[in-house]
Order: sequence, then C-alpha cells, then structure tokens
Amino acid sequence: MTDAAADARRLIASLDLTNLDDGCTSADIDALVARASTPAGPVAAICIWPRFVKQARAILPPGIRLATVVNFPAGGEDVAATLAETRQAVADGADEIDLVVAYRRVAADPAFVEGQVRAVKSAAGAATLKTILETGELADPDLILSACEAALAGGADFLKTSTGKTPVSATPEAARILLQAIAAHGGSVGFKPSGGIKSFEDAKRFRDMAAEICGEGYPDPSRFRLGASGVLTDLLAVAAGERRVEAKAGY
Ligand SMILES: O=C[C@H](O)COP(=O)(O)O
Repeated sequence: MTDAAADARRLIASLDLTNLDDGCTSADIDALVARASTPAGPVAAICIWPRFVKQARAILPPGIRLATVVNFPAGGEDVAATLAETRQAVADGADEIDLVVAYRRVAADPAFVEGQVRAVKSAAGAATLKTILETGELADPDLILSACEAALAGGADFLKTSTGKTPVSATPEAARILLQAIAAHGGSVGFKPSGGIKSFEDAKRFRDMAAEICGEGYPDPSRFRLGASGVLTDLLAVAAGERRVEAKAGY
C-alpha cells in the first residue's frame, strides 16, 4: 500500500460522514448508514439531523458513532431550547452532540458562551460534546481565540470550526488558532475541521496541522475528526490507488 493510500484509510477512520442537507430524507439516512462501512474500513461517525437519530440508531453497526447537531445552524441564544434538544437527542441514542455555540455573543459576552457550553455538556451526560464555533463568521483571530477559550472553559470535548452553512467554512488560518488553543489547554481536547472539505489533499492538510501543533500521536479518531458530506468518494479513490495524489500533499 502507498503512503497516500494508508493516509486515506486513516482519514476515513476519522471521518464524521455528514448529511445535514435541508432536504435530507429517511432514505438518505439509510444510504448514509450503508456508506459508513466502506471497503477501506468504517468511518468514525455519521453526523445527521436530530429527527433521524432514532432511525439511524436502529441500523448503525456497532463501532460507528452517531453524532447529531443542536442549536444548528443558527447558533441562537435560547439555552433552554438547546438543552431540551440535547436531552432528546441523547434519549434517542446519540453518542455525540455537535453544538453551535452562540458565536454572535463571543465579542461582548464570552461568559455567556462558556455557560451555554457548560450547561449543554451537563445535559449531554456521557455523550461527547463538540462545539461549533462558526469561525468563518467570527473571522477576527482574536474573536476566534476568545470563542475557543470560552468553549474550553465550559468543558467542550472538541472544538469544531463550522456548520458548513456559511460562506466561509474551515480554513487553515482558523484551524491553527483552534489547535494552538487546544495545545495551550493541555492537548487532550479534540479538533474537528468541517465544512467545504472536498478532497484528500484538503483533509490531509488539516490532519498534518493537528500533528504539527498537538503532536504526532494526537490525530487519532478520539481527538481528530473531519466533518464532511462530500469527501468520502475521493478518500476511497486514494485508498484504492485509483486516484493520483497531487504533489502538494507531500508525497
Ligand atoms: O458539520 C459538518 C458540515 O456540515 C459539513 O459541511 P459540508 O457539507 O460542506 O461538507
């Protein structure tokens, strides 16, 4: 197996295979679950709308985690509603909660975001809590750092860049800020770049950056996830040796 094929397999093992399309149907969920067990091994998780959690729980093979989203994609400030959504998702069988934080409050009131994250973490119980910071909307590096610090102080298990619903999603610049904040916090919180990741090269760049900043052993599926709806086809082609990898990926 080539180095690129081995890397593609590792990236598949870290993939949160996502369908958060507005028009997602029950049949789409059946198809997503079927795709999650790939010829190159299982993905880490599927990530879906809360209304499909029960359906997916009944058919998802053991070993693939079930992630859903709350307060998504608006990142509003109604904490009580988000807590209710979180409790329902966990009761329906979610293993992981991807929360859009109230990112518009970060500039004026980061303590609000910290409190929101702490409350959702408590409601999530044993489920993993990923916090979506919507870095493309925050844009300013100082604001992104402030959002990271609020989420970390609130007990987030992962920092995640984006919903995939805004004009700017995961960028290398934002990823670096999240990873540096994670490293400064002890390096055990996870990292999930998400939104607009379409190719093996895009995905590998984020994994390489995670290893560079948080250490070679950091990016395993317990701490590194890729959130993407459209990258699996390319990862499978590279894993099978059917697609030549661009030189910029470092081979
Ligand atoms: O949480 C993950 C994102 O919604 C996926 O975004 P994407 O559809 O651009 O891959």
